[in-house]
Amino acid sequence: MKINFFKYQGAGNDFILIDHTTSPLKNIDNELIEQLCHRRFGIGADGLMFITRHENYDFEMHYFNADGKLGSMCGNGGRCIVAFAKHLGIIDMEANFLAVDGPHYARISASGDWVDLQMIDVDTVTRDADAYVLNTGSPHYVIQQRDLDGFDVFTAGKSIRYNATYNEKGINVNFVEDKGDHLFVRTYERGVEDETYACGTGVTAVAMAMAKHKNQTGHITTDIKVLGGDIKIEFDYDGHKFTNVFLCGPAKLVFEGEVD
Ligand SMILES: N[C@H](CCC[C@H](N)C(=O)O)C(=O)O
Repeated sequence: MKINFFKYQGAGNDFILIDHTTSPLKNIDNELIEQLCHRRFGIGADGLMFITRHENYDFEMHYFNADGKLGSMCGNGGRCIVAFAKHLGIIDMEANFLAVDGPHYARISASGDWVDLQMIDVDTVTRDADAYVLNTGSPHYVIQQRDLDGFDVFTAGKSIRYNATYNEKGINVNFVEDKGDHLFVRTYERGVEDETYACGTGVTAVAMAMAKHKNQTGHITTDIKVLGGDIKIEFDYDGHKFTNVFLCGPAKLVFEGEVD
């Protein structure tokens, strides 16, 4: 069985994309997805997505984590699938698509490799000691960390993700260092069970948590640096609810291929 795939990356968060209407992969095989995402035995990726057609939207996004299991919302994946939909000719410069957390609007830059993706509104942010916990389509834990460059994100992130509070459902763990004109963020991702180069729902959660932490309100733009590049987050915050949330960043086709 030959599977035609496209490899995309958004700030180093990398994905295998498959057009499910033309793919022979009709029944979802979670073990096969895990194998395709494996960096030594497969193509290698943080996740895999299927694009399918939808009656009421431009398309539907189906996201699986590298462990082969269905994931919650993936922000960088969402930006990459918009670029993929344009590549397939399904959309032009804008998209309205359906994902696991509901409908999303997105727009593509004139250059074609920068996507602004609207994310869900958020009105619930809780505390876990010094950390902020919120759901931006996926569940996130946000904690400030000094000297983040040399910090052991894998060990610290993993111990939080598997502690008594989060063990069962899992959580994505984001460490943030305020650098003044930008935030530096590193993330341990559930479902990948490793640090990734970027996490879109994660940096969205970080920007919100930091706005709340600093008591900022109004229209807020946050520049964020992650291991794989630069991302910008925009939203309105009235002190209770985050609305008009946009995750803006690169989404690039790396290569196209076929696997047996
Ligand atoms: N990398 C993704 C997050 C994937 C979510 C996944 N790790 C889960 O919690 O199911 C992003 O850019 O938002």
